[in-house]
Amino acid sequence: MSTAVITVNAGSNSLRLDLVEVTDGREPQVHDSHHTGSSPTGEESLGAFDSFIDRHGADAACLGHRLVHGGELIQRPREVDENVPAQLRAAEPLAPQHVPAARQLVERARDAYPALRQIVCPDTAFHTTMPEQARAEPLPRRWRSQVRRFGFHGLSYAWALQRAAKLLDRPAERLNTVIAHLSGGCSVCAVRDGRSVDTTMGFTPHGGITMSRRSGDLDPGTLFWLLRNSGESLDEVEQALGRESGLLGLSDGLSNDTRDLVAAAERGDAAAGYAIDVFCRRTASGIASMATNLQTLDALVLTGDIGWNQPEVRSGICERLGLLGIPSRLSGNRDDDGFVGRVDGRPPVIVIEPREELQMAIECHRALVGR
Ligand SMILES: Nc1ncnc2c1ncn2[C@@H]1O[C@H](COP(=O)(O)OP(=O)(O)O)[C@@H](O)[C@H]1O
Ligand SMILES: CC(=O)OP(=O)(O)O
Ligand SMILES: [Mg+2]
Repeated sequence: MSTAVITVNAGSNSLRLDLVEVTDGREPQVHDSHHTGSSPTGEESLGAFDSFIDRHGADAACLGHRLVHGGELIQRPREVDENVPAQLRAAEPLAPQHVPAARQLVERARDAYPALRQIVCPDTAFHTTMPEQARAEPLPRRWRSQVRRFGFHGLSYAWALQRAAKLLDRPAERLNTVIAHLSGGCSVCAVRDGRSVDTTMGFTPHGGITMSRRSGDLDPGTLFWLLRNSGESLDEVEQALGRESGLLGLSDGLSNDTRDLVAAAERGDAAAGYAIDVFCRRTASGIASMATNLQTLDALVLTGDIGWNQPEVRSGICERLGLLGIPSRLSGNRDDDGFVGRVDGRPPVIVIEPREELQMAIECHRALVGR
């Protein structure tokens, strides 16, 4: 049984479109891809979206959308019906850089191609296995039912987990691992017996470890201080923490991309070196904190664009994790998923290429065939 899926990944800075074929018992195959380097609802991306569907819509069983935040209402892959747009609207305030774009694309496809089925695949679904204590924020009861930890990057984690299980030759259900997804957005997840039990990014995509443009966790007093004393409005503060912080802010505006920062640091640029250092330190701290959820660590798994293709950052992270037994001498980039650090008797370090589109297509296939 085989299903062709057009996958749509509306990121904060780009739109990725892929045509993926999923066949039972085989690796999913990508037949066509298009990646825009601009806003997913800008003119370029919308044009690319329409022409991709024009080209492939007739062959595809459905459109599969990555949904960064499903809120309380969408917690597993779900076929778009007349209720879904309103449910997406309800989730928008929880991820305003991501969900509005996904909703606009869902509505655009519904209006232009009413016969094409659509499925939204929430990133938050992977974390519905987190225990109540990991979901809780230490707040008064009146807020706790709404302000709780959801977790993100679930499509990436689900893919990386299956790949790591194959490489370790163990069933995923028996794996105890920490996975770091390091890309535009960054987070770390603790996986016990193949299930998410904790993660660093909780209520919204602003939280957790330092990201390419987002600050990640701050002392909450920082927000009050900024709002009272910075002279900037709430919207300006939100914009600065969401788009001008992280690697970009730490490098004084030089770049949000570790490839530029590593090159600049090698040329002696102090701000670039400093940004990379803070990033590695915060990521290592997130990994160590997630490891407290586990009794044993079968592997440290690194994924996302940075985890996959930035060896200097991988080394900067792993050299801080000696206490967990993580090897500090790592090999460079690989062409395929596999080991970059392996010392007998210690948890190996594995890199996995991020393939959210393949995971999305697999989830759509399962939803359509009723599994
Ligand atoms: N080493 C790297 N390789 C690729 N992208 C990187 C790297 N370091 C930082 N980035 C940033 O990550 C972003 C890609 O992450 P992604 O989450 O896919 O983007 P989006 O926010 O559009 O979803 C790019 O905008 C890029 O600037
Ligand atoms: C949730 C999140 O951070 O997503 P992205 O990495 O696509 O920005
Ligand atoms: Mg992304």
